[in-house]
Amino acid sequence: MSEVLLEAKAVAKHFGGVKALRDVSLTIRRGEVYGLIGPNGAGKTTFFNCLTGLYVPEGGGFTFAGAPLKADAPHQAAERGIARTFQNIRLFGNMTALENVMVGRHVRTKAGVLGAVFRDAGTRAEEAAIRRRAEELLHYVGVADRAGDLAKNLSYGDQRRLEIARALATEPKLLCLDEPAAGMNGTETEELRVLIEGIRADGVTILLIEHDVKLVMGLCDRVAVLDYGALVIEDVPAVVQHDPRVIEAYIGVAA
Ligand SMILES: Nc1ncnc2c1ncn2[C@@H]1O[C@H](COP(=O)(O)OP(=O)(O)OP(=O)(O)O)[C@@H](O)[C@H]1O
Repeated sequence: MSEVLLEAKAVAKHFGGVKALRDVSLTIRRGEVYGLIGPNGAGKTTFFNCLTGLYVPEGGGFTFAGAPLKADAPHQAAERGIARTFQNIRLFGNMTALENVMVGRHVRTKAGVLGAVFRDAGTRAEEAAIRRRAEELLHYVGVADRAGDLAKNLSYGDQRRLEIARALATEPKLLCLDEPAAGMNGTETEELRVLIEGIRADGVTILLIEHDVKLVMGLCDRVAVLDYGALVIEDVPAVVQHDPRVIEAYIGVAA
C-alpha cells in the first residue's frame, strides 16, 4: 500500500534557543504502522504536538489525506481524522472508563456536548448509540470488564488501553500513540502489540512513538529516527537498525 496519508514538510519548531524540530520532512502511507524513535529530547513529542495542533510550527506544515492541515486547533485535527494518546496519560480520573470513551465519541456526533446537556429524543437516541459504540470499543481494547470503574482506579496498562479506546472513538484515520508501552511489563507489552496490529488490520494508520526498540522494530513497517530535532533516516526497520548514524545516536546506547 503506497498511498500517502500524511506528509510533513520541513516542520520547524523552536523553544527559545532550542531547535526542537529542524525542518523535519517525512511521509506516512495509508495503512502502515510508522515508528518515530530517537533519544530523549529528540523532538518526538514536539512533532506530535505540532501535528495535533497543540503547537504551531514556525516553519513548514502538514498535508493530511490530500489537503493541507491547518493544525492550529486540536479540535480541527480530530475532525480531520487525527487522534492521539499522551505520554503522560490524560484521562478523566473521576469519570468511569465508559464515560471517558463516550466523551471521545462526541467529536463525531451531531448533538455534540451541548446537545448531551439539553436532551431531546433525537439526542437520547444518539446518546444510546454512543454508549453502545463506547462499550464495543472497551471490549475491543480489552477493558470491557472495567466499564463502570473510575478511570483512576484502573491499572496502568488498562489506563493506556482506555486512552486508545477514547482515541478510537473519534474514528481516526491516523492514530498517534505517544509511548504506549511505557511502564508496561512484558505481558502487557505483548498484548499491546497484538492490539496495535489489530487496529492496523481494521484500517487505521498508526504513528508510534516508542522507546521499546524491540517493539518498534517488530511492529513497524517503516521507522523514522530523530536526533536533536533532525531526521536522521526514514526506512524499513532492517535498514534503520543497521544504519551507523542510528546506532551512534540511539540504538548503540540500548544494545
Ligand atoms: N513546551 C516546551 N518549552 C520549552 N522547551 C520544550 C518544550 N517542549 C519541548 N521542549 C524541548 O524541545 C526538545 C524536544 O523535546 P520533546 O519532548 O519533543 O522530545 P522527545 O523526543 O519527545 O523526548 P522524550 O523521549 O524524552 O519524551 C527538548 O530539548 C525539550 O526540552
